[in-house]
Amino acid sequence: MQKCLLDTGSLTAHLVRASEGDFRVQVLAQYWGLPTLSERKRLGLGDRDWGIIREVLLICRGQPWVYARSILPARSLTGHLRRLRGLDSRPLGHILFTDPSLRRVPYELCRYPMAELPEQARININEKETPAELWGRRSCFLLADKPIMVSEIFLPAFEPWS
Ligand SMILES: C=C(O[C@@H]1C=C(C(=O)O)C=C[C@H]1O)C(=O)O
Repeated sequence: MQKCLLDTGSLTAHLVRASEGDFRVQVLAQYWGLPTLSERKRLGLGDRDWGIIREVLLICRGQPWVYARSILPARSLTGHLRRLRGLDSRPLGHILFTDPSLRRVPYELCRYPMAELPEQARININEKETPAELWGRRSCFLLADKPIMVSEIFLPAFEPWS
């Protein structure tokens, strides 16, 4: 699991391979909002800096493997990053990892309480057979020095790759 958690490549690319192409992004919510204080501090945003908040499930072979919450600050959505505004069920990773200016800030890891996942991320999970906490990670991407943040929680169905 550590290898997967600390991998700096595209998680989408790994999941497409692991699921032999049976992969899709289910958008749970995507809206303009105020990131949490913790997110704003990490992104260097002020108390009134809104952005697009994107919450998705990454579905492999019909099972949710990852719940992801991404913060796309308004001030980062300029220039060619404007296309992030219209992102639907295309994976964010496809856009991020084709940008030559991409840099990634080191991860923060956490143990994330299952009970705090959105309801839609807990469907089909038998809470009696799964750990009370899951591995989570978040990092900031810098694209032309403009920050966005991606947080990912690895759900019980996730199969670590070797
Ligand atoms: C950053 C990536 O994009 C993935 C795709 C996401 C999306 O479409 O919202 C969110 C989290 C990521 O796991 C990646 O592929 O590594």
